[in-house]
Amino acid sequence: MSIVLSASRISKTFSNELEVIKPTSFEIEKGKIYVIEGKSGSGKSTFLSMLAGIEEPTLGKVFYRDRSLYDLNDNEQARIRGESFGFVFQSFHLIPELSVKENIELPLMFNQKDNIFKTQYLAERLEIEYLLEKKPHQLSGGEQQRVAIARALITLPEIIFADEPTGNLDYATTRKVVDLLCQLCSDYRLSLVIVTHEKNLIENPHHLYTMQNGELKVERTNV
Ligand SMILES: Nc1ncnc2c1ncn2[C@@H]1O[C@H](COP(=O)(O)OP(=O)(O)OP(=O)(O)O)[C@@H](O)[C@H]1O
Repeated sequence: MSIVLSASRISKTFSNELEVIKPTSFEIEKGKIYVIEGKSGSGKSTFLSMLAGIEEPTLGKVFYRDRSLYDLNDNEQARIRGESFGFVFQSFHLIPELSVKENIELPLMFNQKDNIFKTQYLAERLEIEYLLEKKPHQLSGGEQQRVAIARALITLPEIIFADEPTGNLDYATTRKVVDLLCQLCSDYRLSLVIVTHEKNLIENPHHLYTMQNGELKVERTNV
């Protein structure tokens, strides 16, 4: 079993002193898909952000390949986030002034790895090759999210973190985006962690959890 990232009893308390995430341990294995379902405000985004090197836990540690993520200096943390993690958000976060191609290739500016995807290949896999010269505002929501997925994958990261990636999409588009994302992760043995309020977003993830009031519960394991 190859563990890429592990969290050891991480918890989060904001300044209002409410413990938003109770102490939780978690492991991400290479090539596996993790879904965390939960209602709005249950703590999903906070938990994902702690795993992804964005939000430091109040207590506990996150290890990326045996390196304690938040004990590294800012440059080292940024390098891991830039090269080994990919991010997909509900609201796409594309830069309006840049073309689709430039948006997809943006993470390469901060990347020193050689082993990366070719833009053209990802664009074909995600069925957006005819959009490369367009600007984000000329695209539908589903197209924009497929661009955001290409951008998340371009550095060939080890883990994709997705926060409500289909929250703005209709049912048919959601299915298409999720299926493409899962297929790419499976083909390249990337790990995928998705948080969502949608039940059954992915039919058969390897691990399904629910988040309730900051407590993570195992719902189903299928490995
Ligand atoms: N920076 C912050 N300061 C104080 N409280 C916060 C902060 N960020 C989040 N919270 C609180 O933590 C709780 C969990 O928020 P979080 O965004 O993680 O939930 P969520 O399950 O992702 O919700 P949603 O699905 O609506 O995004 C909420 O009660 C929220 O108000």
